[in-house]
Order: sequence, then C-alpha cells, then structure tokens
Amino acid sequence: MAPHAEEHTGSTNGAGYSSGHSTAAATAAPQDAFTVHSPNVTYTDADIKSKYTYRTTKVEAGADGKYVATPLETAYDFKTERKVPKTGMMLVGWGGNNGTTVTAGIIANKRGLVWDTKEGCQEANYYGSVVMGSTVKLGTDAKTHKDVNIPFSQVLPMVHPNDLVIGGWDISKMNMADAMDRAKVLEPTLKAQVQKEMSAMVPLPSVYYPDFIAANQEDRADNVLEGSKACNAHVEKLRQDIRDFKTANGLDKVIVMWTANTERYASVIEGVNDTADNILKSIEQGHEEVSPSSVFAVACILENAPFINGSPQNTFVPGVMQLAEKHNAFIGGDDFKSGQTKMKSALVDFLISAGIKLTSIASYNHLGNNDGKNLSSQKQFRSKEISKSNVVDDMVEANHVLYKEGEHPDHCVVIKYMPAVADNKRALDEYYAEIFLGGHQTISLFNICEDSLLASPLIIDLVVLAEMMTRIQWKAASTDGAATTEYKNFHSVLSVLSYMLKAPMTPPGTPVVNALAKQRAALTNIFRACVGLEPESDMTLEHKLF
Ligand SMILES: NC(=O)c1ccc[n+]([C@@H]2O[C@H](COP(=O)([O-])OP(=O)(O)OC[C@H]3O[C@@H](n4cnc5c(N)ncnc54)[C@H](O)[C@@H]3O)[C@@H](O)[C@H]2O)c1
Ligand SMILES: O=P([O-])([O-])O[C@@H]1[C@@H](O)[C@H](O)[C@@H](O)[C@H](O)[C@@H]1O
Repeated sequence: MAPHAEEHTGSTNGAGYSSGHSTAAATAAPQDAFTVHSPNVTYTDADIKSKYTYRTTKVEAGADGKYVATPLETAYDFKTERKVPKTGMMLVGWGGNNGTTVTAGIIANKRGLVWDTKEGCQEANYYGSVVMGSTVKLGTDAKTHKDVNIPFSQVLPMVHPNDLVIGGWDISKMNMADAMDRAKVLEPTLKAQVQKEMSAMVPLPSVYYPDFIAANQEDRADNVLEGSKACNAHVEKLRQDIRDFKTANGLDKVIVMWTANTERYASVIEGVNDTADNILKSIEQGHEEVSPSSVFAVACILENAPFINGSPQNTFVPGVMQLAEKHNAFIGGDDFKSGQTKMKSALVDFLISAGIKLTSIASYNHLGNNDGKNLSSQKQFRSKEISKSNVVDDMVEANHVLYKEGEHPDHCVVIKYMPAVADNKRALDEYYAEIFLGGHQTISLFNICEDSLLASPLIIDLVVLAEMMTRIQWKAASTDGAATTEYKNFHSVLSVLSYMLKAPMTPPGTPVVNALAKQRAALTNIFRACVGLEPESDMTLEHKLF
C-alpha cells in the first residue's frame, strides 16, 4: 500500500468533502510489501513494468469430430504507474442509503472511530471490501512451504479509501447528516460522531427526468436542474461540476459512481441512441428516451472521468458504449452484487460444477428502504428482475452434460416493499436440484442482508479498482526486437469489475462470466500479471510431487 496522507486539509464545500486526519499509519508501499525478483519485472520510480506470457488453449473441431486442443502463448508487456493519485469519488445519489453509508464508513475508518453498540464497542473496518478485507496468495514460503498470503490492497499501488475525497449529486437537497438519519442504516452512536462533518456535505443539484424512476420518488425531488429532458446544458453542467470538484479539492482524478435510483430501461432506438453521434444528437435535441444515467455517463466520458453504474438499468445503450470507446474512456456496470445474487452466483457455481442438476431457483426478497420503494414500481422492478435473473446463464451454458442446448433451470425473482424492515432486506431462496438416480436436493436459504452495509464496500472496491485500471497499460511484446507498438489502455468497458456486479458489462462481442470464483480469479491474476507473477493455479504440485 502506498503511503497515504497522514492528514490532508480539504474543503467542505457543496461539491465535496475532504478533511479529518487519517489515523491509519502510513503503510509500506507495495514495492516494500514485496518485490518480484525476476528478469521479467523492472521497477522504476514511475512504473512497474512486467513481461508476461499469457497461456491459453485454442480448440478446433477435428475432421474425426473430435476437438483438437493447441496450447497458445501470447507475450505482453504491462506497465503500471506507481504514483497513487489524489482521487475523488463523486456519487450520483449521494443522499441515498448507500451514499450516506459509504461516506460515514470512510470517515469512521479515516478517523479510527469506535462506537458503542448493544454488543459492546465497535471499531471501524472495511469488511465486505475485496480490496481492503481479502488476501491473495503471493506464493509458498521457501522454508516452511506454507502459503504466503498478502492483503489484496498490497498487490498493486492502489488508492486507500481513507484518502478518497467524497462529493456528488442528489435530487434531494438534504445534507448528508440528515440523509444518513433518513436512511436508518447506522447506529446512533456512530452517527453522532460523524454528524458534524456530514452536515457540511450538501449534494449538488442533479438532472431529474420523472419518467425514468418511480413516481413515488417525486416528493424527494427538491434539488433538480431546470429541464425535465436530456439537453446539452445538463451535460455541460455535470462536466463543470466534475471540473469544479477536481479543482476545489486539488484532485488528480475523479471517479463517478451511479448509486442513484434504479431507472426503467431506455428503449434502444436506431437513429436515437444506437451510435455515439446519435446519442449526442439526441441529447442536443432533448430526446425523451435519453435517461439521467446516460446523461451522466456521457458527461463523464467527455470529461474523462471513469463512470460506474451500480444500478441495473441499461445506462450503457449502444451509443454510450460507442462514445466511451471513441474517447478511450472507462465505463463499468451494472448493478452492485451485494447479497442475494452474490450468494446465488456462488451456490449455482458450486452445484453445477459438482454435477448436480439445478432445476429451479425461487428468489424472493422484501425490504423497506427507499430502493425497495422505487422498485415497487413495475418498470423499475423489471430492470432489477433482469439483472437478478441472468446471473446463472454462463454456468448453465457451460455444462452441456446436465443441460441440453437452450435448457435452463426455472428461475423466478420476486421483490416486495415492506417498510417495517427498512434496509435489512430479507432474502428467501429455494434451490431445487436433481441428484443421483432420480433423487432431489432442496436447499432453502434465509438470508438477512443489511443492504447498504453490504453494498457500500462494493462502492469502495469499484472506485479503487476502476482508478487502478486507469494506471495499467499493455502492449504486445516484440518478439524480434523490432520497434514495439505503443502502450494502450485496457478496453473502455471494465469487465474486470464483474465480481462486484450482478450484470457485468463486457466489451461488445465478448462473453459474460458470472461464476463468482472465476470473476475473482480474473481480477487477482490480471493484477499478478502486472507484477510478472503467474496465475494462481492451486495445483500445488510442490505438495504432490516429492
Ligand atoms: N445492496 C444495495 O443496497 C444495492 C444492491 C444492488 C444495487 N443497488 C442499487 O443502488 C442504488 C442505490 O441504492 P440505495 O439503497 O442507496 O437507494 P436510495 O433510494 O436510498 O438512494 C438513491 C438516491 O438517488 C437519488 N436520486 C434518484 N435519482 C437521481 C438522479 N437523477 N440524480 C441524482 N440523485 C438521484 C435519490 O434521491 C436517493 O437519494 C439503487 O439503484 C439500487 O437498486 C443497491
Ligand atoms: O444484490 P442482491 O442482494 O442480489 O439484490 C438486491 C435486491 O435483493 C434488493 O431487492 C434490491 O433492492 C437491491 O438493490 C439489490 O439489488
């Protein structure tokens, strides 16, 4: 972990907040956490450069109908910038349950807060964050031959969440302290310690096109920009907001995260939002099918601020995707994978890869927060139903022993709004499967997900990892010493973020992977490649061949 600021002053203006003392001691930079001793890795003050051989297997149908598998090797050069930039996190929907919770959580960690609860004293932590709460196997101890595991956050020089400068927009003008109370997520003893700082945090006014979210949200909309349809003025205002936030807080970089309400799907219409030029033209013409989230995405792309969609709507219509590619800008999404779906993607992966034929999944949940209120409207629920349903597709399609072409488990998703349970969603799932010789296995789960406390660490992971990806470049390694090509960014669509998302966006024409273990392996092994380390194969031959 790069040393992070012991203390940085900052403004508590309407557009942003950064102050307080980071109590966590500055920790060793990643290059101090470990050094890779290899002719394929070089460290300079500016970069880590690695030469990496990517090994895959090409499969072709042979003449005899059998597959022919041919091992392939592709040599890459990776370059990772080591300087950790001063980074801002701008939340769309800042005043919501997730926005206020993640803000309070970062302040609590930054200040090392401890608060009373009925179970005793609670210390701030980042549990539920892959970056801050999980480890990666570095290798095997030379003497003891035991695994050596290091914090995920130390694999590459990542931003420390304590150092994130936070700001954002909301259609509700409530300051973050009052909005935190409205959210009913955090203990009063914690809220009391962050109340003063959060009361100085006021969201910027936002774009509000009523038709895209539930009508029951209208009473919240007292902090909106003029105009109820997309327009160039909205795009330019949001771009200016990002620039002002960056300047006011002395930032090197800003990442924008949509954690606002779930919108209805936008219709994809030829000539309206099917190409980059058409989406820009439609915004200029005020086309009613351009959503607020797409307007934010366009503004971020034009401002070169990575934009991540934490909700399930189709923000990235083809025109927005094409615009991102055209501008070499980063986008990612969709829909935080926080509780019921995360469990589903792990359980389905286990069942199907164990050769157990899952035949039906009944997924029900009820919750009482404002998200649930918005989702009580059918069009907004439909967006969520899609993202919660598609998560099993890749695992089913990968097993044609159990499932014939086009065959898949029955799958239903039900969400009900029950105000009494507030943010503490109750998820009830039944998994029904065929087992050996006509037997059946029925798995029934009751899973209380404190939704915002599960989603907030994912917001941190998505922001920290998206920022990290802006500092990693690659090129095809030269094999004959000829002049090599220039370093390039990863593709605009950050599919590497899929572990945190229900409906992972991938570059056009590439497959979607939902299996949770594969998603995590892709993320950790790409980061290992950046420091010249082989993927973790778990073969542990050193423990088998002796
Ligand atoms: N576990 C989770 O909490 C979880 C998991 C997956 C996805 N999500 C998604 O994350 C989003 C936020 O969840 P939440 O519980 O914080 O919801 P919330 O309703 O508490 O917060 C949403 C906020 O967005 C604001 N808003 C709505 N439209 C806006 C706009 N155009 N511009 C700016 N602000 C706007 C609202 O005023 C509200 O403050 C929802 O779309 C939800 O579906 C949440
Ligand atoms: O991530 P997950 O727990 O599967 O899904 C959740 C749903 O169960 C919940 O109903 C919804 O309000 C949240 O936004 C989130 O999408």
